[in-house]
Amino acid sequence: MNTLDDIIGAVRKDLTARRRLIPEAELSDQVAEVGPGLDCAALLSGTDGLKVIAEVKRSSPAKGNLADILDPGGLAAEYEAGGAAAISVLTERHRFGGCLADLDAVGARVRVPLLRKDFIVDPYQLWESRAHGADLVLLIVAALEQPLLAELLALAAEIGLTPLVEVHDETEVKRALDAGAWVIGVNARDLRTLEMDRGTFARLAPEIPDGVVRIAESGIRGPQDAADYAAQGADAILVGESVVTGGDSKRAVAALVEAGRQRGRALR
Ligand SMILES: O=P(O)(O)OC[C@@H](O)[C@@H](O)c1c[nH]c2ccccc12
Repeated sequence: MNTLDDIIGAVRKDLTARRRLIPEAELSDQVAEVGPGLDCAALLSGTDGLKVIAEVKRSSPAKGNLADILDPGGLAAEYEAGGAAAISVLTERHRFGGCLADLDAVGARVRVPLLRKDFIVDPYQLWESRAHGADLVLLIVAALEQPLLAELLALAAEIGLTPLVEVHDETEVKRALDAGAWVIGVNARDLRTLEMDRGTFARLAPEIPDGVVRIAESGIRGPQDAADYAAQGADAILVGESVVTGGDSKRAVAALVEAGRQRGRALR
């Protein structure tokens, strides 16, 4: 069994337990009360400079423990002060050390859009995401059969969530587009093998039509990588490890934003 299957098995178990505590109907009532989230595609477009999505990430299967993060809301506020266009919150528990309470804590502190980063395999998780204040949700193509991908994408849009559809190869790009994706994340890390290939974005970007928001994900070490992705046509980058481990998270985010801005200027 590969890492992705392994993670999803655990996610499904947790999901069964949560569904028993809070039925889906209750969540959909809450969603009706909170209303739709922010419309994120325009906010993440890179036409006025590369956007940075900074992630609250405690650990990962690839790297183990990264940071303790006792105050996720405080960390997110630093990201926002550094110029992050959105905050990603990993809510998966077993491998990433996150939880939905982190999403609540972050939502209480920032105004920028929130991405719920998890392994979404069931409509229940979409209702839950919006009820906890998410504006965006991650849909991982490798984790979903095509009909379910299309169903989740449509439901997300219906309840006011922007789906960020994650791909890792050409076939997955095609599947994302067929399902109707308008925001696509290219993950440099293969979630099955955990191997990193920083050439993935440059290879897949030409397959993603103009008008679709292109996000480069994973393995961004600092300003040079940000500038490179901006030059390759990324609208936004999604960064975890290098902004949680450096000590000064606000500064780390600001340096990425600045690098993306300069590269954008050089191209014009
Ligand atoms: O910590 P990094 O290498 O900067 O990566 C962040 C983010 O891209 C990564 O956390 C990620 C991308 N896709 C995912 C899917 C599930 C869990 C995590 C991820």
